[in-house]
Amino acid sequence: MIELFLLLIFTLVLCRFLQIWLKHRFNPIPSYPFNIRKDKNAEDLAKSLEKGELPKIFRPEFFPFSSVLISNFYVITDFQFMKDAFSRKELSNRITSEKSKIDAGRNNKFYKLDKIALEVLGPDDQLIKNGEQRLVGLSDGLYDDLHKKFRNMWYETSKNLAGRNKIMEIIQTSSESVNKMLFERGSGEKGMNPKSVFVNGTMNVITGFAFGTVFEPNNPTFKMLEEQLIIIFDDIVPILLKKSISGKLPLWISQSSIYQKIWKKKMDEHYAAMAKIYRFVFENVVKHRATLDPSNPRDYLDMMLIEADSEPRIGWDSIGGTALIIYAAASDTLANHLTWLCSLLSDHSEVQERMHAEIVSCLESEGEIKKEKCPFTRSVLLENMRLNPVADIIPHQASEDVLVDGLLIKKGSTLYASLTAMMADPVSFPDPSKFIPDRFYKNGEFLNDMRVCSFSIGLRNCIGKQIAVEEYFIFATNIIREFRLIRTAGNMDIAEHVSMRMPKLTKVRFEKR
Ligand code: HEM
Repeated sequence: MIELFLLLIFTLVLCRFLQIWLKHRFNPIPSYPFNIRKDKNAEDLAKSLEKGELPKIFRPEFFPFSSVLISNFYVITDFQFMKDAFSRKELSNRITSEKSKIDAGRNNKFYKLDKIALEVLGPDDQLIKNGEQRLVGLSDGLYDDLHKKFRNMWYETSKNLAGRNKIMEIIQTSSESVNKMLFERGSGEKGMNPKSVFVNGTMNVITGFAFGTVFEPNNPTFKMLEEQLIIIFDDIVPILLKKSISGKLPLWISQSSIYQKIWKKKMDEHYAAMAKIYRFVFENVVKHRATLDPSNPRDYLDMMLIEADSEPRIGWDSIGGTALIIYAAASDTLANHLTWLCSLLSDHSEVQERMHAEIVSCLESEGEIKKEKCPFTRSVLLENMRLNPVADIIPHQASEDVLVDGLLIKKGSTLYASLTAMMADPVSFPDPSKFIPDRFYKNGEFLNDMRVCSFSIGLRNCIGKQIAVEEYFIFATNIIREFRLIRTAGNMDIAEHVSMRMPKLTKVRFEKR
């Protein structure tokens, strides 16, 4: 009897394996190796592109048989495919499921984020009354009416601040402080890695936009934020992985103490950093409420607080999570682009001189640095973004079955687009591994190319794109105008990292002109 029972179990397990294998074997979307480490990933993709053998969409083999185990995770490497896919609302969701929400709720409680909210905001605050919403915010959740509200509030804030010329003022002030720090810390013989200065500058811009404050570089609160963000960034991949896996496992596994213990170390670090950032955000909520004028919102936080008064789906964790993601998205990305730019230009003094001549001539004729008068400089900046991409797409999740380019993407699938592959494609960009400063400069004009898609594309693209483009131009032109960049250490090698493509070691001397 027992033998029969065991035979039955064995047959069932075998049938299940056979079923998975057949599904894998005859899946119309091929599997293909994909290294999670950014340095190796860039190298491998470049080789495959050169040989013309990289599939435009595939199931990644992160490790042997990973595409069998994680069967509905896809990597897109083709620009047109990504454009078609991400113009669909069904493919513009962040990873979200009831199970991942339950896990988020557990973490909020376990790491006492709910207590911090209550302690700082008090029981009568509307955000506390609206309660915990779990994975609802600017960069979380479905592409639905609420997400559109978050995006519209962003555009309204930009319009308001732009109307008062405030954004440019914030960026200019931060740029001046960046140049001051580069001179103080990086004009000596040894030079410096300018990344931390750029993180400081980019964080300042976003603090101005979201909270209406521009900090002095050595402000202790500002330093605390910077330190916590570094921790958040270093842990981002395991955290996203946990979110994704917990959303798929049965609750009795994902909520078990053994499963939680596996992630504990990373979670402890991450949530300790989150708790400090949330406290800063809630203290700002209290300050903002004290002087809030609903007819005249001053910044993004004001906008969200006004909306939350009539929108019960915006709770304390929606505001905390949104602030956190804005900081994370706005600081390291652009800081890395600027670091790559300084590293690249320090190997090309002739390009620096051409940019400098264009900038100075514009200043003499126009009294200020205008984008339309600096076509060569813009070409170099775009070429740096193409050659040295820093981020890929934050994974998107399918909320329905969708056909893209004849391929069925099933409900629940996860899509990740490799911007690194798209911007190294020799069909779009001949000689892709070469730095060609004139690539986007023809007959004295700057020619934009949407295939340089660092900010992604479609309904869920980078909402900070306009701010980032302005910041990138203003920070870069002010640096080139004031300094000669000389390499003192390192090269253009990529660091071992799993979420960001950043320079391994680079030191540049910022010599005052
Ligand atoms: C050069 C700098 C930047 C790069 C390369 C970059 C890139 C990206 C990418 C690739 C995404 C994912 C889009 C997708 O999933 O389809 C994204 C999302 C996002 N970015 Fe940026 N970004 C930059 C700067 C900024 C800045 C300065 C801000 C804020 C001022 C910002 C705010 C955001 C936010 C809030 C999201 C999430 C949007 C959503 O889920 O709807 N980013 N960014």
